[in-house]
Amino acid sequence: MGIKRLLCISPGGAAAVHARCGPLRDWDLCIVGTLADAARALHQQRYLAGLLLDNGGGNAAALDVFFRAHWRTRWVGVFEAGLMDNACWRDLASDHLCDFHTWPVDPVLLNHTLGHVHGLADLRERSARGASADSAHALTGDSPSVVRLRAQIRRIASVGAPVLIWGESGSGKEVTAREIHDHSPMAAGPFVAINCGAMPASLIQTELFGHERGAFTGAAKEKQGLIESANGGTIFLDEIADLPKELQVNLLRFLQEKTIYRVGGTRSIPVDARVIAASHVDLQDAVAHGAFREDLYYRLSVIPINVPPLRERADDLTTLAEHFFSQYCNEKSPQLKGFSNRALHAIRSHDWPGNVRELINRVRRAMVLAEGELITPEDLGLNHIGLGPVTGGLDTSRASAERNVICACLDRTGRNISKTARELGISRATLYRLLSKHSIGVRAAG
Ligand SMILES: Nc1ncnc2c1ncn2[C@@H]1O[C@H](COP(=O)(O)OP(=O)(O)OP(=O)(O)O)[C@@H](O)[C@H]1O
Repeated sequence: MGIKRLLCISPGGAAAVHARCGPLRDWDLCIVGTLADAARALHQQRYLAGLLLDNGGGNAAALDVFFRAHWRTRWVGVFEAGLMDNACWRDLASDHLCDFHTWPVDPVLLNHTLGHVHGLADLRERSARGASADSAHALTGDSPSVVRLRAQIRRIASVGAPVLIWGESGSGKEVTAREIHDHSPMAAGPFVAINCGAMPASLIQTELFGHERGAFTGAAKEKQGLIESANGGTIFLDEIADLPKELQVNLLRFLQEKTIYRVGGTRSIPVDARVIAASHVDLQDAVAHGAFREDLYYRLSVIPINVPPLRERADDLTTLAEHFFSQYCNEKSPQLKGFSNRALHAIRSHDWPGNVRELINRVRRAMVLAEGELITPEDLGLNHIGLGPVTGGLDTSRASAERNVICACLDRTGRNISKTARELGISRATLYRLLSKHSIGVRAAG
């Protein structure tokens, strides 16, 4: 295992770390005494995990600001036991920490927690970045169904048989096909994706199979078709149910004989390409209704794969949202740091009928629209979510609406008290009273 770097914020310096936490031998430690030094260290070096040792003199508001700015690092805290009786510190811990211990700390348990947090952070980061240069196309996620899907992909990648991928629109069928290609012996060859539904019927035959010179008026030159251009690689036929029936027979011939005929041609051209087809409609239904050839269906579905809809991968939502946040970070304003807890809650509560594509669109839109430091449910267009059924009468609903409006405004203003009070049209004193009433933690000065 490589070096595990740990940033340790200890107001008592290195001596306090060694005296109170025991040996942290597994770690390449950087010990700093103040949040300003910690920020400098994080500016120079990426730390997956951080440890905050609070000796009772910490400022929750300053820590809140610091953690918001450095949310990519996963934090563990050690506090005085009584601190969690205070709502501000409870909010701070639940908003920003992966785990916390109380003094006196058990060094074995602390090492165990740090190892766990670092390991998970490493996994998340690798998964979020796709762990490779082609992360933009990688199948991100670690929910049980995606782990299963990935294992299935690895198993079938080495077999040359046709694959039929079924899944709702935007769920990741093309990403799955690419992963199969990338792990197959044909990985060095081309991956040619064709959307059968997007091509005009009049063009689809020449696009797929090419044509010889003089095949029809205007065919001044011979043209290689897309299937031919996939020679040595993989051909991905998306929305296969939309392939006109008269062309289904040509595709069947290609699958059986591994050769094609260009339009207007008489010579058979050998093409060595793996075929992966995908559909969001049930092809067996299409067969039953006579819209799809049964023999072609059986040829294509030698290995069937199912890509689960996003709503069945709840565990992936946060990972995917953060993955797309990183992927499109050049489109955001510099002050935007990530997602508010309310936004993550809204993401987890939405049904995602448009699947991953909808998530990408909402995250990108939010990154452009967000005015504060954190993305809000409003930025995502998911502000209707989380209100839930009215359960506690008018007073409870009013209080909950009041809390939601204040939280949204705090997110927008980067938790700045003066700005928030101004936007809400109330005095700072009233805002402080409401913050305390709703147990909302923020920095004290603004
Ligand atoms: N697990 C995933 N990790 C990262 N990105 C993903 C994942 N699943 C889907 N995407 C992204 O979501 C978008 C839609 O995915 P994809 O095109 O593979 O869906 P599809 O099921 O083929 O959609 P359609 O049925 O509309 O053709 C793409 O931008 C893709 O990169």
